[in-house]
Amino acid sequence: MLSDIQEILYDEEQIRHKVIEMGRQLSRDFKDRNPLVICILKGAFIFMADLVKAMDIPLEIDFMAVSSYGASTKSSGVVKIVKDLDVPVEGRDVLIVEDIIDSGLTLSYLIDVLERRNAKSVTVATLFDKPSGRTVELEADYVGYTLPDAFVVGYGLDYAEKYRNLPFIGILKPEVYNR
Ligand SMILES: O=P(O)(O)OC[C@H]1O[C@H](OP(=O)(O)OP(=O)(O)O)[C@H](O)[C@@H]1O
Ligand code: HPA
Ligand SMILES: [Mg+2]
Repeated sequence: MLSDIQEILYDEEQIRHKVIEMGRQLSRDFKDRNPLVICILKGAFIFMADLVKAMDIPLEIDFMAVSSYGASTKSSGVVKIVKDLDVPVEGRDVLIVEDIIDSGLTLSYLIDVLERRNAKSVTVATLFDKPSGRTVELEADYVGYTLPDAFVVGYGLDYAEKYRNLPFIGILKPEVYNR
Protein backbone atom coordinates (compact mmCIF):
# COMPACT_ATOMS: atom_id res chain seq x y z
CA MET A 1 0.00 0.00 0.00
CA LEU A 2 2.60 2.52 1.15
CA SER A 3 4.76 1.56 -1.84
CA ASP A 4 1.96 2.88 -4.12
CA ILE A 5 2.33 6.41 -2.68
CA GLN A 6 4.58 8.88 -4.46
CA GLU A 7 4.56 11.59 -1.80
CA ILE A 8 2.83 12.23 1.52
CA LEU A 9 1.30 15.72 1.40
CA TYR A 10 -0.07 15.99 4.96
CA ASP A 11 0.45 13.45 7.70
CA GLU A 12 -1.94 12.25 10.41
CA GLU A 13 -0.79 14.80 12.97
CA GLN A 14 -1.05 17.78 10.60
CA ILE A 15 -4.55 16.73 9.52
CA ARG A 16 -5.63 16.26 13.14
CA HIS A 17 -4.68 19.85 13.99
CA LYS A 18 -6.35 21.23 10.86
CA VAL A 19 -9.61 19.39 11.58
CA ILE A 20 -9.71 20.54 15.21
CA GLU A 21 -9.15 24.16 14.09
CA MET A 22 -12.00 23.92 11.55
CA GLY A 23 -14.27 22.27 14.15
CA ARG A 24 -13.67 25.13 16.57
CA GLN A 25 -14.45 27.72 13.91
CA LEU A 26 -17.64 25.88 12.91
CA SER A 27 -18.70 25.66 16.56
CA ARG A 28 -18.51 29.43 16.79
CA ASP A 29 -20.30 29.98 13.48
CA PHE A 30 -23.09 27.44 14.08
CA LYS A 31 -23.72 28.07 17.77
CA ASP A 32 -27.49 28.05 18.55
CA ARG A 33 -28.36 26.96 14.98
CA ASN A 34 -28.60 23.18 15.54
CA PRO A 35 -27.10 22.44 12.10
CA LEU A 36 -27.86 19.29 10.14
CA VAL A 37 -24.37 18.05 9.33
CA ILE A 38 -24.39 15.92 6.19
CA CYS A 39 -21.55 13.51 5.46
CA ILE A 40 -21.04 12.83 1.76
CA LEU A 41 -20.18 9.13 1.59
CA LYS A 42 -18.01 7.37 1.13
CA GLY A 43 -15.02 9.71 0.93
CA ALA A 44 -15.95 12.02 3.82
CA PHE A 45 -16.49 9.34 6.47
CA ILE A 46 -13.22 9.81 8.34
CA PHE A 47 -13.23 13.64 8.12
CA MET A 48 -16.85 13.73 9.29
CA ALA A 49 -16.14 11.62 12.38
CA ASP A 50 -13.12 13.70 13.36
CA LEU A 51 -14.83 17.03 12.58
CA VAL A 52 -18.00 16.49 14.62
CA LYS A 53 -15.89 15.38 17.58
CA ALA A 54 -14.23 18.80 17.40
CA MET A 55 -17.61 20.63 17.44
CA ASP A 56 -18.97 21.14 20.94
CA ILE A 57 -22.41 22.47 20.02
CA PRO A 58 -25.79 20.77 19.54
CA LEU A 59 -26.03 19.36 16.02
CA GLU A 60 -27.61 16.47 14.12
CA ILE A 61 -25.99 14.25 11.54
CA ASP A 62 -27.16 12.45 8.42
CA PHE A 63 -25.55 10.70 5.48
CA MET A 64 -25.85 10.89 1.75
CA ALA A 65 -23.94 8.62 -0.64
CA VAL A 66 -23.09 9.90 -4.10
CA SER A 67 -20.75 8.50 -6.70
CA SER A 68 -19.30 9.77 -9.95
CA TYR A 69 -15.71 8.50 -10.12
CA GLY A 70 -16.07 4.68 -9.99
CA ALA A 71 -12.71 3.04 -10.73
CA SER A 72 -11.31 6.09 -12.52
CA THR A 73 -9.23 9.16 -11.71
CA LYS A 74 -11.61 11.36 -13.77
CA SER A 75 -15.21 12.23 -12.96
CA SER A 76 -17.78 10.46 -15.15
CA GLY A 77 -19.68 13.75 -15.08
CA VAL A 78 -22.80 11.95 -13.85
CA VAL A 79 -23.49 12.33 -10.14
CA LYS A 80 -25.58 9.46 -8.84
CA ILE A 81 -27.35 9.54 -5.44
CA VAL A 82 -26.71 6.06 -4.06
CA LYS A 83 -28.30 6.78 -0.68
CA ASP A 84 -30.48 9.75 0.16
CA LEU A 85 -30.94 11.56 3.49
CA ASP A 86 -33.25 10.11 6.15
CA VAL A 87 -34.56 13.48 7.33
CA PRO A 88 -36.07 16.53 5.57
CA VAL A 89 -33.82 19.58 5.22
CA GLU A 90 -36.61 22.13 4.90
CA GLY A 91 -35.92 25.11 7.17
CA ARG A 92 -32.62 23.63 8.39
CA ASP A 93 -29.13 25.14 8.44
CA VAL A 94 -27.31 22.45 6.49
CA LEU A 95 -23.55 21.89 6.69
CA ILE A 96 -22.21 19.67 3.91
CA VAL A 97 -19.04 17.83 4.87
CA GLU A 98 -16.90 16.80 1.90
CA ASP A 99 -13.47 15.23 1.68
CA ILE A 100 -12.45 16.88 -1.60
CA ILE A 101 -13.70 19.30 -4.23
CA ASP A 102 -12.15 18.58 -7.60
CA SER A 103 -14.29 19.24 -10.73
CA GLY A 104 -16.99 20.71 -8.45
CA LEU A 105 -19.68 18.60 -10.13
CA THR A 106 -20.65 16.60 -7.03
CA LEU A 107 -21.13 19.67 -4.87
CA SER A 108 -22.87 21.86 -7.41
CA TYR A 109 -25.35 19.03 -7.91
CA LEU A 110 -25.85 18.52 -4.16
CA ILE A 111 -26.21 22.20 -3.35
CA ASP A 112 -28.89 22.43 -6.02
CA VAL A 113 -30.76 19.41 -4.60
CA LEU A 114 -30.69 20.80 -1.04
CA GLU A 115 -31.75 24.30 -2.09
CA ARG A 116 -34.67 22.89 -4.05
CA ARG A 117 -35.68 21.04 -0.89
CA ASN A 118 -35.82 24.46 0.84
CA ALA A 119 -32.93 24.23 3.25
CA LYS A 120 -32.66 27.51 5.19
CA SER A 121 -28.95 27.73 4.40
CA VAL A 122 -26.37 25.48 2.74
CA THR A 123 -22.74 25.74 3.85
CA VAL A 124 -19.85 23.64 2.56
CA ALA A 125 -16.85 22.45 4.57
CA THR A 126 -14.20 20.50 2.68
CA LEU A 127 -10.92 19.22 3.99
CA PHE A 128 -9.22 19.26 0.59
CA ASP A 129 -9.65 21.53 -2.40
CA LYS A 130 -8.11 21.01 -5.83
CA PRO A 131 -8.98 24.25 -7.72
CA SER A 132 -7.03 23.14 -10.82
CA GLY A 133 -9.63 20.41 -11.43
CA ARG A 134 -12.70 22.66 -11.65
CA THR A 135 -15.07 22.36 -14.59
CA VAL A 136 -17.84 24.31 -12.83
CA GLU A 137 -17.41 27.43 -10.74
CA LEU A 138 -17.68 26.62 -7.07
CA GLU A 139 -16.04 27.69 -3.81
CA ALA A 140 -16.36 26.07 -0.41
CA ASP A 141 -17.04 28.16 2.69
CA TYR A 142 -14.44 26.28 4.74
CA VAL A 143 -11.31 24.72 3.20
CA GLY A 144 -8.64 22.76 5.05
CA TYR A 145 -5.89 22.36 2.46
CA THR A 146 -5.50 23.44 -1.15
CA LEU A 147 -3.90 20.61 -3.13
CA PRO A 148 -1.77 20.50 -6.29
CA ASP A 149 -3.02 18.99 -9.55
CA ALA A 150 -2.52 15.30 -8.72
CA PHE A 151 -4.69 12.32 -7.87
CA VAL A 152 -4.59 11.86 -4.11
CA VAL A 153 -5.66 9.06 -1.79
CA GLY A 154 -5.98 8.37 1.94
CA TYR A 155 -7.94 9.77 4.89
CA GLY A 156 -11.15 8.52 3.25
CA LEU A 157 -10.22 9.14 -0.39
CA ASP A 158 -9.94 6.16 -2.70
CA TYR A 159 -8.74 4.91 -6.00
CA ALA A 160 -11.04 2.06 -7.13
CA GLU A 161 -12.22 1.75 -3.47
CA LYS A 162 -8.70 1.19 -2.10
CA TYR A 163 -6.44 3.35 0.13
CA ARG A 164 -9.29 4.97 2.12
CA ASN A 165 -7.77 3.65 5.36
CA LEU A 166 -4.41 5.40 4.98
CA PRO A 167 -4.20 7.87 7.89
CA PHE A 168 -2.52 10.55 5.73
CA ILE A 169 -3.20 12.20 2.36
CA GLY A 170 -0.74 11.39 -0.40
CA ILE A 171 -0.24 11.44 -4.15
CA LEU A 172 -0.88 8.08 -5.79
CA LYS A 173 1.86 6.89 -8.14
CA PRO A 174 0.50 7.31 -11.69
CA GLU A 175 1.79 3.82 -12.55
CA VAL A 176 -0.95 2.43 -10.26
CA TYR A 177 -3.79 3.79 -12.40
CA ASN A 178 -1.94 3.61 -15.71
CA ARG A 179 -1.18 -0.09 -15.45
O1 LIG B 1 -15.59 17.71 -7.32
P1 LIG B 1 -15.75 16.36 -7.93
O2 LIG B 1 -14.97 16.21 -9.21
O3 LIG B 1 -17.18 15.96 -8.12
O4 LIG B 1 -15.05 15.29 -6.96
C1 LIG B 1 -15.27 15.22 -5.58
C2 LIG B 1 -16.10 14.01 -5.21
O5 LIG B 1 -15.53 12.83 -5.76
C3 LIG B 1 -15.30 11.87 -4.73
O6 LIG B 1 -16.41 11.02 -4.58
P2 LIG B 1 -16.64 9.70 -5.47
O7 LIG B 1 -17.63 9.97 -6.54
O8 LIG B 1 -15.32 9.13 -5.87
O9 LIG B 1 -17.35 8.71 -4.42
P3 LIG B 1 -16.68 8.18 -3.06
O10 LIG B 1 -16.74 9.30 -2.06
O11 LIG B 1 -17.55 7.03 -2.66
O12 LIG B 1 -15.27 7.77 -3.36
C4 LIG B 1 -15.12 12.74 -3.50
O13 LIG B 1 -15.39 12.01 -2.32
C5 LIG B 1 -16.09 13.86 -3.70
O14 LIG B 1 -17.39 13.53 -3.26
O1 HPA C 1 -7.82 13.30 -6.19
C1 HPA C 1 -8.78 12.57 -5.87
N1 HPA C 1 -8.61 11.41 -5.18
C2 HPA C 1 -9.62 10.60 -4.81
N2 HPA C 1 -10.89 10.84 -5.10
C3 HPA C 1 -11.15 11.98 -5.78
N3 HPA C 1 -12.34 12.47 -6.20
C4 HPA C 1 -12.10 13.62 -6.82
N4 HPA C 1 -10.76 13.89 -6.84
C5 HPA C 1 -10.15 12.87 -6.19
MG1 LIG D 1 -14.06 7.96 -4.96
